[in-house]
Amino acid sequence: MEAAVASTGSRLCCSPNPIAKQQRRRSARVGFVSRPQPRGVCCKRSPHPDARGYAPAVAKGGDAGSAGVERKRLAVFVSGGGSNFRAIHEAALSGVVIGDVVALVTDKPGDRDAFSLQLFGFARWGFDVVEWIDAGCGGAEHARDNGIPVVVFPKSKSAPEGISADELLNALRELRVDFILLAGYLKLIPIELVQTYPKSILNIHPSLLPAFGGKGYYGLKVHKAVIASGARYSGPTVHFVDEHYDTGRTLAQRVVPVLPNDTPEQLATRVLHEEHQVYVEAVAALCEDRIVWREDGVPLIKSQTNPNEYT
Ligand SMILES: Nc1nc2c(c(=O)[nH]1)N[C@@H](CN(C=O)c1ccc(C(=O)N[C@@H](CCC(=O)O)C(=O)O)cc1)CN2
Ligand SMILES: NCC(=O)N[C@@H]1O[C@H](COP(=O)([O-])[O-])[C@@H](O)[C@H]1O
Repeated sequence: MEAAVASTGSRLCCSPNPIAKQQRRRSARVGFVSRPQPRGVCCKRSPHPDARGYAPAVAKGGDAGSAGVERKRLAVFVSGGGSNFRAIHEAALSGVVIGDVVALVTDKPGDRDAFSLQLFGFARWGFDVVEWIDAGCGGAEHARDNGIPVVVFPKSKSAPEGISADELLNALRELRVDFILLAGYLKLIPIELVQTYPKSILNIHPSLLPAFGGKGYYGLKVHKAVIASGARYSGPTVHFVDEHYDTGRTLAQRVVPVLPNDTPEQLATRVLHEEHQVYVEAVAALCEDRIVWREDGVPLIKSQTNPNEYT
């Protein structure tokens, strides 16, 4: 669908690419054993009695959001504390985001030393669920506490239970994931995933890209570089993901001041506060199909209230 935006005269088209989605749906019939849990997926027995194997309780608004928009299925990728993941999950549960988080993907399922494997009488009762009680990455912990499947990707020495890129693609197809949201995930997303989910993978980065982005720029390293540069402003960037670190199209940004005596931790806290808001706004727009692509390839967010207003 295309529409002209009077102010710029550019032509716009909507995303995501429906053809790719159709392809994904066709391939969704590709078999994927969901019982017993696929390798690399570990679920805590959900505290929610009505929670199914992988679909957490649907937020209010039932199967379709109040606006009649089909609820989108989201996979969030995390490596650390997971505060952006929690902000997105809470927005989905409250109805701000017309979507459901159906998987948490992490390269850091937990510090294996902190793991205490709890076998609840499996030999006697034949249960096949293993409960991991761990002090793992904050995102994985929140996911387990909320009955969201945790998928470990990629496989590594510290996460031998991890799965391959192909297995991850199968898991995402089986879970009928529409969008992938990177939220403090520190590994390069492989090109197979980028190509399977065109215009459907977002990332949040804690600087005003293209400044202070790319390999080596993550976490406090970003804020240290910003302060050392003498920049007077910083802020988060939400962007679409391509095959390289932080070079995808910018979708949204927020600006915060860099104060003369800022420590990296103080700047990180100021930026993170804005991240939680701008990422939720961007994900809400993505789930409501309010992302439009300008003729020059720049994605814009159509206002929820004024269809002629874009940011
Ligand atoms: N294909 C893509 N994958 C990822 C992107 C992306 O834009 N395209 N964004 C990153 C997130 N990110 C910045 O926003 C980022 C994360 C990590 C690194 C980095 O240098 N990582 C180190 C490894 C760190 C670790 O394992 O602890 C490295 O690769 O050497 C840079 C930017 C997520 N993936
Ligand atoms: N380059 C990637 C990067 O540095 N991402 C950053 O990691 C933090 C994760 O926090 P969270 O786990 O609390 O959401 C966030 O500040 C995010 O922008």
